[in-house]
Amino acid sequence: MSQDNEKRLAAETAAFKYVGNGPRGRIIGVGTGSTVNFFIDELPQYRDYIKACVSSSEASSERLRKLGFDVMDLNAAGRLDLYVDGADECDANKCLIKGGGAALTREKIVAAASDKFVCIIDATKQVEVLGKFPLPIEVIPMARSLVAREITAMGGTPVWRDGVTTDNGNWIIDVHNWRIADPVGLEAKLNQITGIVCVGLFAARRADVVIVGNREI
Ligand SMILES: O=C(CO)[C@H](O)[C@H](O)COP(=O)(O)O
Repeated sequence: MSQDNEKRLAAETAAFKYVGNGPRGRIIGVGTGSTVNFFIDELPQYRDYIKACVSSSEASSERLRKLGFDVMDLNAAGRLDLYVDGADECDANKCLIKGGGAALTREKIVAAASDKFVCIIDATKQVEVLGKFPLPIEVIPMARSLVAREITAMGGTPVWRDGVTTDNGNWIIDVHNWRIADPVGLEAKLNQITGIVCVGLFAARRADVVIVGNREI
C-alpha cells in the first residue's frame, strides 16, 4: 500500500472509531499535516457528532471552515475528550516527534488539554529509537543563537529552518544527529532552556492510541 493510502486508512479508521462511535455534539481537537487533512476530509459524514473543532493550526482551521465546521478557541472550549493528530516519528512507547509542519506548540497545547490523544500515522513513522527525523524546536527569534549553542553543547546539531515563521510568530530549529534514548528526560531538559517555546518531543504527554493504517497499537 502506498504511504498516502496508509495515511488515508489511518484517518478513516480514527474518524470511524473515535468520532463516529462517540457521543453526538462533541467539540473535538484536530491536529495538522497531510494525514490529518485526510482525517478532516472524513469529518463531513460525521457532522452530527461534531458541534465544533479546536484546531492546532491556521491551515487546519481553514480546511475545517471550508467544510462548514465551527472552529473554536481552546479557551472557550474547555477540556476536550478527543484530539487526533499525526506525527513524524513514533516509538513503541507511543512517544512522538512532531513539528515537521511547524505546528508543534499549538499541537502540544491541544494534546495537553485533551483526555485522549489518537495519533494517526503510516508505517514509515514507526521507529525503534526516536531521532532520525530532526527534532523541531520552536524558539523566540532573538534566542535562536543562544538556544543553538546550548543544543550543540548537548551533542545535537541545530539547523535553523530559515524562512519559516510559526503561527505564533516564532522560529524553528531542527536538531539533527540525536539518538533519543530517553525521550522523557530529554524533553524535560530542553524545557529548561531559556528561549525555547516548545520542544517537538511528545513524551511526558505522549499518544494514548496510535493507529497505523487500520491497525491500532
Ligand atoms: O507534527 C506535525 C505538524 O507540525 C504533523 O503531525 C507531522 O509533521 C506529520 O505530518 P504528515 O501527516 O504530513 O506526515
